[in-house]
Amino acid sequence: MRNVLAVQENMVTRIVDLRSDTVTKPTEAMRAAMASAEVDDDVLGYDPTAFRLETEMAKTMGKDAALFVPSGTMGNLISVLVHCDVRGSEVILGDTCHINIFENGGIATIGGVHPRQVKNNDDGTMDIDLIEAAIRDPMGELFYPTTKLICLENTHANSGGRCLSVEYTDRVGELAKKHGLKLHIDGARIFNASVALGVPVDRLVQAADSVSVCLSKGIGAPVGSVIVGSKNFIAKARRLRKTLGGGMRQIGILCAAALVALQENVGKLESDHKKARLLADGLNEVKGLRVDACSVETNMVFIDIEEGTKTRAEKICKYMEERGILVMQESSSRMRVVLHHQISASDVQYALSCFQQAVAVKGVQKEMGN
Ligand SMILES: Cc1ncc(COP(=O)(O)O)c(C=O)c1O
Ligand SMILES: C[C@@H](O)[C@H](N)C(=O)O
Repeated sequence: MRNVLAVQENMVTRIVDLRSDTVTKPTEAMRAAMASAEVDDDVLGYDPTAFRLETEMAKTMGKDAALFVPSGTMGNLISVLVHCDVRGSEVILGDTCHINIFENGGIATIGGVHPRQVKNNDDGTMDIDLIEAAIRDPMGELFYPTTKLICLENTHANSGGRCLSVEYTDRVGELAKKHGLKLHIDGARIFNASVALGVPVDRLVQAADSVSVCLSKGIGAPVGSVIVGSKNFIAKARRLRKTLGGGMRQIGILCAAALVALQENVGKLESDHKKARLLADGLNEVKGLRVDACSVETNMVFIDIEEGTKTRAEKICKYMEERGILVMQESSSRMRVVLHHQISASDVQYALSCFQQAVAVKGVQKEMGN
């Protein structure tokens, strides 16, 4: 994992951090709001600023209640564990979704919940018929875990930030209801999906029983997520948050920044998407690199090194890092960049020129047809 300190050691003054949209720094307005936030003990009662954020988020997402949690990982864990409240429950989820890949298997190790993986398509969806086929037959209860929950992820990070349509989400919701199941959406970047699709966020998640929304991603808050759902769901979630050590005291300091972020940054997401498309189009002009431009729907760009190009992702990432540009390496032949509100159009042009140089370095070009 590249870090800013390593870049600074190279005496690079300009840092363009494209590793993730989690890297944004709080703005001056966020810092001012943090410094002056009205706070109280959120475990013994309600922190007033946390209450304001939770009230605003419940309304925005079209749900009855909301709860601030320290991270998206905890938001997903709590949501799954509230729905799957009996050990040996099973959740149907995508094989490349974040809950399945990047959350340490917490639903199983902590909650005793069995993950039932269904193949994610390139667009982040799971075939509806495969979801239905994965639902356990209650008649087989002697052998099978009990299916309780279906999880979707919108946007889908490992598909490159692809958006799940409202029509698809509604169909999965209908399927869940038909089988007496609940639907959770990992909505770490749900605002990106809403903006890209032009669908109001409350409509996009209407079919879901719960949603985990990251404030710390494209929205640009320094910390935190919010889970939304019914009053009964959130009451159970609040208790589980405490069990997991997520009940924090004067969290208004963090929630104040999130309130500013919601005001300042939702409107900037379309610009993040435009910068991603600009970068993707520019990268496709670089001999040796390839981007599936159709898959760039929001703020993420996966960059593949073309067959025959004599370099590897770690070499390109190192070359970029030496010039102050931080890129996430996904594999020996794949890199990821994520745009956010603290990346400017000139940063995009600078990154493009450095990618061009990285691959144009002598001997790196394809052996044939240089
Ligand atoms: C799709 C998705 N869900 C959940 C998370 C987890 O969020 P956090 O890093 O705040 O735990 C992430 C990562 O940032 C993510 O990309
Ligand atoms: C790396 C992953 O956990 C994080 N959610 C990101 O997209 O940056």
